[in-house]
Amino acid sequence: MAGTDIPGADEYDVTVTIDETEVRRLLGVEPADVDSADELTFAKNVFVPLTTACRYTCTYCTYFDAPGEASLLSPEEVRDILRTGADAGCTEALFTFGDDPDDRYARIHDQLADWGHDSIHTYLREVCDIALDEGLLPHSNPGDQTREQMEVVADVNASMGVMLETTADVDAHAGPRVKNPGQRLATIRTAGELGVPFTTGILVGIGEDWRDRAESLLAIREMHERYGHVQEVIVQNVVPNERSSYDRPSVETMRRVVAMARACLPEEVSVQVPPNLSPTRELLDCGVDDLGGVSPVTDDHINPEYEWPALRELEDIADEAGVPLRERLPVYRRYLPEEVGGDGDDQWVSETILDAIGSDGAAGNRYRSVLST
Ligand SMILES: O=c1nc2n(C[C@H](O)[C@H](O)[C@H](O)CO)c3cc(O)ccc3cc-2c(=O)[nH]1
Ligand SMILES: C[C@H]1O[C@@H](n2cnc3c(N)ncnc32)[C@H](O)[C@@H]1O
Ligand code: MET
Ligand code: SF4
Repeated sequence: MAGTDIPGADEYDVTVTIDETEVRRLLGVEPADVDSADELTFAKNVFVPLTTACRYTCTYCTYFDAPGEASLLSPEEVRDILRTGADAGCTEALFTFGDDPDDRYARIHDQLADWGHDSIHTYLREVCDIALDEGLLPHSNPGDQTREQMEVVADVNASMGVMLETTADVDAHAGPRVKNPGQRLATIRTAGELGVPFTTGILVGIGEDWRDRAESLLAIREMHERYGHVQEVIVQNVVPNERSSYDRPSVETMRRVVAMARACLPEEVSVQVPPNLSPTRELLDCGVDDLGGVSPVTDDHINPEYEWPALRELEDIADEAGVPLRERLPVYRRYLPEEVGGDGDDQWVSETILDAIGSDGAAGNRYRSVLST
């Protein structure tokens, strides 16, 4: 079957060839069919919600605010948050915020103009520089990006991300301004073309069916086969919040989807579940090997009702699974050269990021000590 079945694929000129035999194989995968990981990794991050303005209105999301309510964190506010994170030993500055926030929100546009910017991306570049200056490696997920937008920020990020969510046409993305699977795949493809180490994933329980899950994972795999840039795939279960009442997928469902992800993706691509949202302990034997970014200092601003577990709890989780817990950077080792402690061959990250990791002083020492464990 051709990828033209994916909504928006034609419009964004994305070709994904979904192999029917592979779909069927994945639909038959059981947790017992996959191996458990031999370690569990996580990153320590500080979450910087640059703005709650967003061009979309996903029905599962409690993050976005209406025009009029949303504003932009100032460079000073951003620096304060980052400093708290650096002081707490974080290595990652997570910039995740509404998709194209300057699109419909006059106030965001005005704030950007006041600070000398004509787009959110040039502002994002400025705050990524602040993060590097404060001793943190940026990982930005600004939602969908054009090639021009991503080019503005690629060299000041250690890695970037966007959730595919799903290749299906679901009601959760219905309405006048919606996420479009073709556009999201185009964003993932752009990252590959630009050589940006990338995080993506699927959101489970938003109206997609089993076949959609298999197709979504296969589409991600195809992008990775083409470019080699997918470092991890998040298998995230939807959670209810004050705005929406989506049912959490059952533990049994999550066990099967995680196993399906593991059986679909090549070994080097990590399978991540968020420990604040998922029934993590019950997923560990289904191939999970990463717990994502966990923050000792900030909330998960996207799902603020769900607190981050403490480091102690992550250790318990790993103990229970009988595997070591290892801290990692926001960029995986295989994308970093040996000279800074990675095990990669090709040049993936920019000189700016390499210089930060290789630098003298507290931040560089901290990055290299994380890399060497
Ligand atoms: O705290 C969160 N971190 C989220 N992260 C952060 C992620 O756990 C880490 O930043 C990466 O593992 C890199 O270390 C995302 C990153 C992406 O690139 C794409 C999606 C997400 C989703 C979340 C999320 O919902 N909450
Ligand atoms: C950053 C990511 O957070 C996820 N996201 C947004 N809202 C929810 C929710 N209610 N439950 C779980 N994940 C959610 C989306 O997958 C988005 O891409
Ligand atoms: N708005 C972006 C997206 O949905 C970033 C994460 S959600 C706050 O992809
Ligand atoms: S999930 Fe992201 S894109 Fe969707 S409404 Fe929330 S902030 Fe916007």
